Amino acid sequence: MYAGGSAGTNSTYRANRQAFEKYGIIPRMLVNATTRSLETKIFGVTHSSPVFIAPIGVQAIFHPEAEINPAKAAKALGIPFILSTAASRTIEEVAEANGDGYRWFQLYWPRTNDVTLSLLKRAKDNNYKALVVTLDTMSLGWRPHDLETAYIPFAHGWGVQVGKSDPVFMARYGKQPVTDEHPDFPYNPTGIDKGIMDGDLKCREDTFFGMEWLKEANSGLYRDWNDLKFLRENWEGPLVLKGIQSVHDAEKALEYGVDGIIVSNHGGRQVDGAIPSLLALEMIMKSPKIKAAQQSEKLTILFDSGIRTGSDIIKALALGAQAVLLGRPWLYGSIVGGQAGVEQVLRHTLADLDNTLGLAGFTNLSEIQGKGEDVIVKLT
Ligand SMILES: Cc1cc2nc3c(=O)[nH]c(=O)nc-3n(C[C@H](O)[C@H](O)[C@H](O)COP(=O)(O)O)c2cc1C
Repeated sequence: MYAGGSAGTNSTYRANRQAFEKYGIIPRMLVNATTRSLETKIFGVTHSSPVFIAPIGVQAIFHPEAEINPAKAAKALGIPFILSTAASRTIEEVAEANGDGYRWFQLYWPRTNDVTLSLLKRAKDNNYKALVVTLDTMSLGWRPHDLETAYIPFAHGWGVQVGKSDPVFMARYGKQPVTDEHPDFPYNPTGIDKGIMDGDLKCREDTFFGMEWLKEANSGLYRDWNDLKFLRENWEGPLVLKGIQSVHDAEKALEYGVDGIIVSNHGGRQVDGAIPSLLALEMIMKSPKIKAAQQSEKLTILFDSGIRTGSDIIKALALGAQAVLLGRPWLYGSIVGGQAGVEQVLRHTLADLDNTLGLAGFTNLSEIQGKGEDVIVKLT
């Protein structure tokens, strides 16, 4: 439920999928597509495909090996991996599992600058090459599935391991236990959870129930564009904003000097009724400023929310994305089959992409990326 559920009536989740069905690929015949390449260059690094592993937190609730599964699978298949701040393993453990694989770190921006700086340092020291700042999750979305079951994994002590293992955090709050066996832990089926179920807004906004250490370990504050300067000044590598859904914000991102954006609505888990992510991509790519910035390599554009098949990837690329993040599909692979399950989902996705690309008469991604109506058409 926690993985599959989205905000509200799942309307945005469904819209994400339906948006792909509103486009059709136009296949070309008598093209020799025997030799094909899925190679993709992002921030100067060439990858064997345009697929990244999306950051997904709290994986210990799904599989005992948690984030280790996708980290190892990513390394085995040469796929870039993005680690969430809401992970249930530490930055260091996951880096070790990912070895000399290629990885990024996704930041849920802590409340204080010293903890933030410490996370950035740990990410850099452990070879996470880019920083992805997720902007759409300053509190959790209104998710009826989780409200009905009164389920917030963080309130059980899961998904706060990156924060809790931080030396600056530890110096301030002391070592905190990994599970909900803490004597002060607020989890109580008839108390706090009832507050959540009753829609107690104070309780939801203050997700961590007044426990300062828990808030610091993993909790967002509303920020503004000027706050980004702090990250820009303190992170040398590429800075990428995740959760962009409007032309306005994409152009602002450019103005504030970020290197990339991920057009995403968090798989429909945050704003119920938000527009499908593919439509957001289409709107953003109509901006001449964004298009020019992409062409001059000033701004890199990635996409997620709803990617399930090879043809979905072709459509997102044709609309202007340079790479995509795969989310729930690999998580389901991990739940069912651990590392092997993640690998199988990734292999199938790439094989489907490669096969569909060839059958549609293309040999490499430069023939489709940003090519719009040469490749796809909107169905009426
Ligand atoms: C269970 C779950 C946990 C997630 N956790 C995070 C997270 O910690 N950080 C983040 O930036 N995005 C998180 N996401 C969003 C994904 O990165 C991605 O945007 C989303 O899964 C895309 O939608 P799709 O999986 O339906 O294609 C999470 C998504 C799911 C399903």
